[in-house]
Amino acid sequence: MQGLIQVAGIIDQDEADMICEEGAEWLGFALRLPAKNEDLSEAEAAAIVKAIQPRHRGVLITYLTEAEEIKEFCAQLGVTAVQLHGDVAPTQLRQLRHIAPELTVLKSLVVKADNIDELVKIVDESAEWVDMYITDTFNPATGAKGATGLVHDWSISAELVRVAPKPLMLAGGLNPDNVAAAIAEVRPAAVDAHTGLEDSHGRKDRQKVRQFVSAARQAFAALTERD
Ligand SMILES: O=C(O)c1ccccc1N[C@@H]1O[C@H](COP(=O)(O)O)[C@@H](O)[C@H]1O
Repeated sequence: MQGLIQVAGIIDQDEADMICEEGAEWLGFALRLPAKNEDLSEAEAAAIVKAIQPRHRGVLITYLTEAEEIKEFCAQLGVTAVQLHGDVAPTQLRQLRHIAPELTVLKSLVVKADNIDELVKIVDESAEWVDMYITDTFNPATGAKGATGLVHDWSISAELVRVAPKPLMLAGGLNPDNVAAAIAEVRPAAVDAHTGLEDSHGRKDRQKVRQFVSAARQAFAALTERD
């Protein structure tokens, strides 16, 4: 999973095709969210996932917290990876691994100003049943935990990369202009962006996706050269 690029918040087939053409590997579909209008229907997401070619992968981004429901929804959509943004209990993560061992599970770590100890505890309690972590930014003004367009203190994500026994995807306010610096500082296995790749109409902009993928690829390559 080293050097992986995800683009989240897929809206329709054209956008999915464009993102694959520009070289991002994983496409994130945000569904069953508590307080956000969804970008597309579940049936539309399933149809796009079905058309994704094997080099790429559809990922469900959701706030669901119950293992059975997560498994069923992933099967309905046809995805083999899920990004869990809710407060999922370790018992549910264990149960999910038990009932859906084929599913790649990403657990979000929502970074606030002063919660590194809490995040390390979540890692300690969940690592056995998680394949990858994703750090994202909390917005104290709205309470939002994802797609905030805000960066967080990258030194916190860098510390989580050091302590977590599983790979980490960095997200939160990434865009073509800051992704290289973010990769150099945090040394994540993967990066993910949503709002930083949008145009003024809320659709992903091809040039921004292209520049983001290019900058991220170069920064990941530089990490390998330095090692
Ligand atoms: O993508 C969404 O719509 C979404 C909704 C709810 C929770 C998480 C969501 N996406 C994740 O948020 C990160 C960061 O977004 P941004 O780049 O700061 O806009 C995004 O990468 C998704 O993984």
